[in-house]
Amino acid sequence: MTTSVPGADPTASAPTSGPTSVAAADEAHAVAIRFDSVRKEYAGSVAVDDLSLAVREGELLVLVGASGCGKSTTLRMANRLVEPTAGRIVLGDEDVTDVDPVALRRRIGYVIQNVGLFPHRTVAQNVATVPSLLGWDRRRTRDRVAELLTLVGLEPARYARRWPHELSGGERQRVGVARALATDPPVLLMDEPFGAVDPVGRARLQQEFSRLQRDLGTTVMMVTHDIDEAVRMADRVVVLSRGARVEQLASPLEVVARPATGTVADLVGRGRTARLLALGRLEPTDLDDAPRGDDGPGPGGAGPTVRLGAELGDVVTALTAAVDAPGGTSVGVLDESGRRVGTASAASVVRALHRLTAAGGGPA
Ligand SMILES: Nc1ncnc2c1ncn2[C@@H]1O[C@H](COP(=O)(O)OP(=O)(O)OP(=O)(O)O)[C@@H](O)[C@H]1O
Repeated sequence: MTTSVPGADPTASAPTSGPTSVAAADEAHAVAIRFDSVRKEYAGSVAVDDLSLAVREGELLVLVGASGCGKSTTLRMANRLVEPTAGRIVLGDEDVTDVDPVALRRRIGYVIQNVGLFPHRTVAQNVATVPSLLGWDRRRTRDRVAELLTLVGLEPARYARRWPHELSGGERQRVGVARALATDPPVLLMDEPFGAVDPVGRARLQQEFSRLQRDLGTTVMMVTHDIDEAVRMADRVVVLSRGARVEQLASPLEVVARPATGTVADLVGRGRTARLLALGRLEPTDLDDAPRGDDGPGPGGAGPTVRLGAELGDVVTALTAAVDAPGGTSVGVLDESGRRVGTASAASVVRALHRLTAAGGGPA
């Protein structure tokens, strides 16, 4: 049984529903990890109540929620750093409780805040941790280490022989990611991976990591308490409340545009419009008018232009630039082939925001 909640995803049990048959609900996507009615109690207190969740193969799924809501516990149950009190966690087609925990952790990468690099091992030795445990020969290990350091943006010749204390926080975090990817694990768990990095370095790491993840096709389950980080990086966001209760599981745009519950609305709350401008895109129905010759903004006309599908934030920037140009309350809009298809004004942006936030409207 699944109760219909605006913006809810069928791969999670909705807040008002009972346990959902997750396997049946996510037929369209291959599932990498599945939590089936999972519960974790600590000495009588419930950290995770009854979690059902399917992480799709190749996606970057971000768990976000208030402190203490059970995010880390959920993550740590996937690699058996924490054992569930009840329920099942299935990796591929194996129940994780049937897999030896040490073997399991070699199959699942794990990155935490402050990384936990071994201080008395060089960068190269840190990255080579699991390959060494697996008995890879020296040449294979050395080649892989060089490949991984390059992948995370650390030139091997400069970094391989350094010690962890000779690195910046961001560089250490990159080594942590390289170490976790060493054996190309199908699944990577990340707990506040960029939490200790300064805001500028953090934004760059987020961007680079998202690109890396897409290129490698690794399934990633990541925990953060930062909603901006969540919506910037995720393919899908899971908003959790106390007891790891799923408030909403949906695309970043969906979560920001149409919060399913009050808890999600509170989390998205301040700065929601800015987030919508970053995530929403200009569509034909937002435009002011149909094509009207070469007299208006656009090629052959005065003033800046934007493309259909542009980020709404970029439309606002173009409108701001147009203010002082002749007839400057709108900008020309071009399609993919550069043909002008109409104009956009501030009213277009407002229309787009209405479209995105209207119940049931807009792209998911
Ligand atoms: N080892 C433990 N023993 C007892 N209680 C624990 C233990 N680990 C976590 N808890 C409790 O379980 C609940 C969930 O903790 P968890 O660390 O999973 O939350 P979180 O959402 O990751 O929080 P944060 O964002 O602050 O890291 C909290 O109430 C916490 O106090």
